[in-house]
Order: sequence, then structure tokens, then C-alpha cells
Amino acid sequence: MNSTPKNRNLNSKREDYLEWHEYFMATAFLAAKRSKDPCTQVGACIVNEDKVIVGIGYNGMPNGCPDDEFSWSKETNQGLENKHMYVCHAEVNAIVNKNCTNLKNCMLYVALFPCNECAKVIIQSGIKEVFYISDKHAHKIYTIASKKMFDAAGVKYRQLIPRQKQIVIDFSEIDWNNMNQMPSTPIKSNMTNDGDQQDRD
Ligand SMILES: Nc1ccn([C@H]2C[C@H](O)[C@@H](COP(=O)(O)O)O2)c(=O)n1
Ligand SMILES: [Zn+2]
Repeated sequence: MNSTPKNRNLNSKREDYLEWHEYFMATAFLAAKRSKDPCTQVGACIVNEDKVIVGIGYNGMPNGCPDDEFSWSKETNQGLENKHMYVCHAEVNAIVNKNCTNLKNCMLYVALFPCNECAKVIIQSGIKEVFYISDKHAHKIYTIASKKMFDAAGVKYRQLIPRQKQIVIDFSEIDWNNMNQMPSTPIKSNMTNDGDQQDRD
């Protein structure tokens, strides 16, 4: 997939570029890298009819609920110490983070098939199609409920089978000569706050 300058033909169009589905799903997977969930990191990316990304989200604690204070455990049945009480799913965060008026006829890309709570919000938002990679909870009642609602509401869903298992992001690609000669120094970020996606300051 990634060709180095040495073996790349610089006189004709690249052939190994990402196709749209891969690009949007990879964007969802990149967003998932922001998740603090120790067990499962999920990202979601919403795309409009013009193939413009209009919303991105990942699973995380709600606004104002510090992710180093709220429990990330799921081992306990003690309701208040179980993360499932609190975590906002990636799909809902992508929907509430939308940067357009409405999501009518949009497509949603998400790693895991949406649960029933997200399915309700997806339907209400106007999203018309869901692309996912894994349906590993297909046997669970909440997934069956999701599909029942999607079928009734006319929301299509389709599993994506990626052409390759991995897409590598290599920061040194943009300046191959210089960056590969540099000692590996940490990338400095000017973002002082590592707050979650709703923290804008
Ligand atoms: N479609 C989905 C499915 C799951 N999530 C989130 C919810 C939790 O933070 C995590 C699943 O945790 P697990 O039960 O695997 O420990 O993934 C989501 O955002 N969207
Ligand atoms: Zn959900």
C-alpha cells in the first residue's frame, strides 16, 4: 500500500490511494484512538451525500464527567461503578458533534454494529445507511433490536470488508529525506489540554 519514493512512478497517477469507503472507515478508526476505554475503542464518522465528513466521534465519558474519575470497569455489577452507565457511544458523539444543520441521507461509518440505543438516535437523525466492520455482538438481543428498528425505518446497513487489514500513517512520508535522518524526537503538540472531544478549551 505505501510506496517509498524510490519505487514510486512519479509520472503517472497513483493507483494505491484509499477508496472512499476505506478513507471514511479509516477516519472512524483514527477517531477511536482518542478513546480512553481500556477494553474497546470505537470511532464513528458521518458523511453527507457529497462525500463530505460532517461528524466524528468516539466512545467517551459525557461532558463534565472527568474520564479519570468515572469508572472504566465493567467487571462489577455494581451499577455506579460500571462504565456502561456513563459512556457515550461513538455513534451518538458523532451525531451530536455534527457540523451541519441535519444529517438527512447521510452515511455512518463505525467499527462495530450499533447498539439499540444508538440505533434509535441514528434513525431519528435521518442517517440512511450504516457501514460497519464487525458484527461480533450479532447474537445479542440489543443487536437484534437494532436491526429490527433499522429494517422498519428503512436504514440500510452493510458490512465493509477492507482490502487490507492495516493502513499505516507514517509522519515521515511527507519529508522522507529529512525526517528519516532525524533522531526520533517526540512529536510536540501545541494542544495543552488533553480533554475529551467536548472540551474545546
Ligand atoms: N457500536 C458501538 C459499540 C460499543 N461502543 C462502546 C461502548 C463501550 O465504551 C465500548 C464497549 O465496551 P466493552 O463492552 O467491549 O468493554 O465500546 C460504541 O461506542 N459503539
Ligand atoms: Zn451504542
